[in-house]
Amino acid sequence: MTARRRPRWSELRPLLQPGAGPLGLTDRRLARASSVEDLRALARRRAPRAVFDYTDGAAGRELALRRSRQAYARVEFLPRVLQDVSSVDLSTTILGTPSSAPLVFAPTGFTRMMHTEGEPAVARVAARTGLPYALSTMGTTSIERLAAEVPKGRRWFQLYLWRDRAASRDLVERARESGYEALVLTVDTPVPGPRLRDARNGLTIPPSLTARTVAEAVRHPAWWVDLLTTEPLEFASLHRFEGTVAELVARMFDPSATMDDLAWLRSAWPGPLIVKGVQTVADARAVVDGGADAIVVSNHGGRQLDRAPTPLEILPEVADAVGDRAEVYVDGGILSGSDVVAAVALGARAALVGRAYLYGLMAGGERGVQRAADLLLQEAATTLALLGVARIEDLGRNHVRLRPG
Ligand SMILES: Cc1cc2nc3c(=O)[nH]c(=O)nc-3n(C[C@H](O)[C@H](O)[C@H](O)COP(=O)(O)O)c2cc1C
Ligand SMILES: CCCCC(=O)C(=O)O
Repeated sequence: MTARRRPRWSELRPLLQPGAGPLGLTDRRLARASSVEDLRALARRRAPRAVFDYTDGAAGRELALRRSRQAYARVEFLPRVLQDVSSVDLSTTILGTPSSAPLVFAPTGFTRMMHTEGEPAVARVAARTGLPYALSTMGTTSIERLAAEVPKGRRWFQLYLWRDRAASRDLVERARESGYEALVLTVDTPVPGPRLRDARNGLTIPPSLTARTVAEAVRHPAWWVDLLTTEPLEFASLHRFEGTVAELVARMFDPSATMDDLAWLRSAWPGPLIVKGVQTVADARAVVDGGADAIVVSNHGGRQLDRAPTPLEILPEVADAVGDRAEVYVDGGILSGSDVVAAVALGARAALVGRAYLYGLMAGGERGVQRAADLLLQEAATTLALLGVARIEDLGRNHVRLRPG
């Protein structure tokens, strides 16, 4: 006779979570979401304020984030008619490898704080959908575990340079051993950006038990049940940490990094190297000279330097300057498939999205991420058809014009 196994808390999660599981409420809500903004509204209801604000928020007065979004509103499409768009093809190549669309899931820190399904859920959706996914140094699933849980698909690893270079070297080595395809070096975070919402909310990693968080628990039971029935947060790279995000960055990240570190990384990493956080033409040239195979024109979703350049606005110049030597990607403020099409028309080989999939994750775990991906891809396909372009590879600057700012 086999001993009766006691159920693990995590197995009870579907029963305890209002919305998920038997009632299928989450599924119905997700299906009714007709845009990423709808997913954001669901996320706001489900997640405690500090977690939602960490995700949704940006630095300072959030001017850079607002401008990054508004830039997409300035893009006007110039459709051609009678072009046979009976079938529309979003497929392209990214780093020379086929991708189902010009879209990448950006690296995001502490993803299991948004929903305990976390990084593996996002990576599974990316693999199923045929898109690359970048695990962050600040991810809450280890390099090895993600590779084991989601062996299929394109996995990239995003590196922050630690003060402790030996530890950074170790991360690079682990990513290589676990079969990660590309390394993404993020260069826009020498010091913590001033995230005012986090300071006001008293956000700590992991969230600590205070009068305020207990009050939030009562108002957001699904999120707390989720958190309490899962394993403790694990870090892609850190073993233990408790404190604010700003403290973590100040303590661990190396503000003295230079182009020499890029040269070091270029020699240490044999695969494709992507530099993320490039914000001027001069830097685009410098990092491509330094060996980058691709760059992400990015202001970190407005989360670092407020008043940073607006990625979509500098994209055409950067693509003109280095596009023949490196792939140029863009991110920041992309919330729809139509935004993705605008980015490609203005010179991006691919667009990265962060919050768009995190809103889905917060709203409903893996199914929410899938809903976000489906929405983005459907919207991109519809936009392309209405533009009279059957293949995204044929999209160009002749299909857009910019309204005055
Ligand atoms: C919650 C959150 C966490 C992030 N963490 C990281 C990170 O660990 N490493 C990194 O390079 N970028 C990080 N980013 C920036 C994203 O990779 C990406 O540049 C940004 O989200 C793009 O803007 P969008 O959210 O408007 O799509 C983070 C963004 C968010 C929203
Ligand atoms: C700043 C380091 C934490 C993760 C991150 O990059 C972000 O919150 O934007």
